[in-house]
Amino acid sequence: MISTVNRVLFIGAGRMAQAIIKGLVQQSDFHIAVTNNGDEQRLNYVKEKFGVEIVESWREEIETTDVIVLALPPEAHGSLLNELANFIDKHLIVTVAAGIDPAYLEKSLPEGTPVAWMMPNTAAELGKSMTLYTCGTHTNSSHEELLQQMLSGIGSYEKVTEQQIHELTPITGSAPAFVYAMADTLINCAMESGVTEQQARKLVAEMIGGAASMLKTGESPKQLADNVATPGGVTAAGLDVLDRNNFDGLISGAIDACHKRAKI
Ligand SMILES: NC(=O)C1=CN([C@@H]2O[C@H](COP(=O)(O)OP(=O)(O)OC[C@H]3O[C@@H](n4cnc5c(N)ncnc54)[C@H](OP(=O)(O)O)[C@@H]3O)[C@@H](O)[C@H]2O)C=CC1
Ligand SMILES: O=C(O)[C@@H]1CCC=N1
Repeated sequence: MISTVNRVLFIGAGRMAQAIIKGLVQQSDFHIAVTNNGDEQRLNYVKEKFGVEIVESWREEIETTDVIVLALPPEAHGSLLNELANFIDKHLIVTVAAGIDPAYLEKSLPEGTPVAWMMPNTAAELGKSMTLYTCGTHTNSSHEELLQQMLSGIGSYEKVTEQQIHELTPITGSAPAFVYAMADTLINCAMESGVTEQQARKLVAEMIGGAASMLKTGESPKQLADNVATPGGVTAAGLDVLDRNNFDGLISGAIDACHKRAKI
C-alpha cells in the first residue's frame, strides 16, 4: 500500500492538525492534503502557511491517499466513520482524538481496516511532541513503520496499550496546558518586579526548560525539589503553601476531570 511519497489526508484543520502538519512539512517524505468542516478561511490559511494541498471534501482525495488522519472532535467521528466506511480500501486510518480508540475505529470501519490511535500534543509544531500511539488488530509492520516515520517528524513517541492511551491522554495531551497556565501566573508575578513581558517570558521559559532537563537526568522530582529548597529557606516557604493548599490533590483532580470528559 505504500508509495514512495506517502500521501496523507488530514480531516480536520484545527489546532492539532496544524501543529502536526507544521512538524511534518519539514520532512519531504509526505504529500499532505487537508480538509475540514467547511471553514474556508481556515483552510486557505493552512494552505498559505504550510504550502499543503487543500480539498473541499475528503472524497476528492480518498482514492489516492495512503493515510487518513482524523484530527476532528471525538464527537464528530461517528458520522464521519459511517460515511468513510463506504470508501475505505487500502487506507491506514489514524485518529488523534481523545477517547477514540482502535476498537471504536474497527467497529465502525470494514473488517480488516488497519487503524491506529496517536495522542500528540501541540509541541508537534516544533518537533517536540511527546506522542503516544497504539495500533489496531489489522496493522502490519509497514503500516507501523509509516506511522513511526510520521511520529518521528513531530517529536518523540512511545508505543503503549489502548487502555494506557486512555489513561495517559491527560498527562501528555492535556498537561502542557497546565504547565502553560502555571507559566502565565509566573510571568505575571515576574512582571510585577518591573521586567518587560518579553524578559519575564524568557526567564520563565528558560526556567521550565532547565527543570525539564533536570527531570531527564533520572533524579526523582522529589529529590530535585529538595535540592532547590534550602532548609528553612525561601523555597521551603513556598512549597509549604502548595502543600497546605493540597497542590497534589489539585493536579490529580484536574487529571480526573480530563478522564471523565474523555469518556464518549
Ligand atoms: N489541541 C490539542 O492539544 C490536542 C487535540 N487532540 C485531538 O485533536 C482533535 C482536534 O482538536 P483541536 O485541533 O484542538 O480542535 P479544533 O477545534 O481546533 O479543530 C477541529 C477541526 O475539526 C474540523 N471538523 C469538525 N467537524 C468536522 C467534520 N464533521 N468533518 C470534517 N472536519 C470537521 C473543524 O473544521 P472547521 O475548520 O471547518 O471548523 C476543525 O478544522 C480532537 O479530537 C482532540 O481530542 C489530541 C491531542 C492534543
Ligand atoms: O482538550 C482536548 O480535548 C484535547 C485532548 C488532549 C488535549 N487536547
